[in-house]
Amino acid sequence: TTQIKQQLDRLKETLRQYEYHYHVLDNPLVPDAEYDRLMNELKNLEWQHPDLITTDSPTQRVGAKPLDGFAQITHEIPMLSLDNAFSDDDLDGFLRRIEDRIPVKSQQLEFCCEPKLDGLAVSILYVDGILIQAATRGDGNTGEDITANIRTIRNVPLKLNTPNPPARLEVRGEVFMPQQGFEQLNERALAKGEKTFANPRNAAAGSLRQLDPKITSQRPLVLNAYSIGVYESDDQLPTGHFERLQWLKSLGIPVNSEIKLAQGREQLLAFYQHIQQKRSSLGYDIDGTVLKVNDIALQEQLGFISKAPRWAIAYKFPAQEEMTI
Ligand SMILES: NC(=O)n1nc(-c2ccco2)nc1N
Repeated sequence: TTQIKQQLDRLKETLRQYEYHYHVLDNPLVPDAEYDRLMNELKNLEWQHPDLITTDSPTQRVGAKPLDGFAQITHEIPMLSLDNAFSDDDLDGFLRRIEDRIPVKSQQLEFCCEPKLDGLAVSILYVDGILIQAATRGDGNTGEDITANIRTIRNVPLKLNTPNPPARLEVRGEVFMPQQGFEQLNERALAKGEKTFANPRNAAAGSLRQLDPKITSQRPLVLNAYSIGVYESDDQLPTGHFERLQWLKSLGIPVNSEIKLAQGREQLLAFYQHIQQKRSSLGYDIDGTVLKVNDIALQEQLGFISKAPRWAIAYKFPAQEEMTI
């Protein structure tokens, strides 16, 4: 059966490359029909040789049976919330607090600037490059085991795109539902007399809390990674947060394309205004920006204020009048 194993490995690797180019690089290698054809070829071959099916196969996204409940998972590193800024003065206070603690003028400081995605924070653990477990943020220390549901999200890789993966890598990010998918979901729910969701964030949360992964699998969820938790490897990580996110992307982890490096107060404000102007055309909900000191060593020197990091601030937009549906 080494012949069959080689054929299976080739099919799985090809499908993984197609998924990486489509979902992470936003640059499909083949038309959807070709992807579907190859996926069916793999499904048929695995059907003939069920003993050769591996958990990291692209066919293994949707779990068989619904769960009775969610197990609890304790985060090895707490998942903390962010301190908020609502004005330029608040931002200046954030910059001043940084300058009070490290001998660097904020004008010289590099920041990793990110849109603040309005979804659900999750943690995904890869062991030797294989997706092993996933959890919600929960209260920051313990969350719910949503591994089966996370596996159904099409842009979440089941296997990292590298020949030598880290022993352990915990990816942290936001799972959200794009606006178009949210509207279509509510239309279908209305047509079927089912309950509708008030907003995409609630829809994402409800979809991740489904006990039946087959239902989650039909929901248009998207992951965007924004930080690394546990990391164990012979190789060192890059020393900058932005560079770490680009490294995650090279491993097949989706990272938001609006993320930029900026230096000093003016460039931070320019990023905030740039994203605010783009907000209505992004196609997914955001509620501000997240501005992080880029240098990891400086982040560690700055540490956290009780729950929130001293090295990051969520600069939020003014509340939008909520659409009443
Ligand atoms: N929600 C969101 O988009 N976040 N949240 C963080 C975060 C939370 C704690 C550290 O970083 N970063 C981004 N882009």
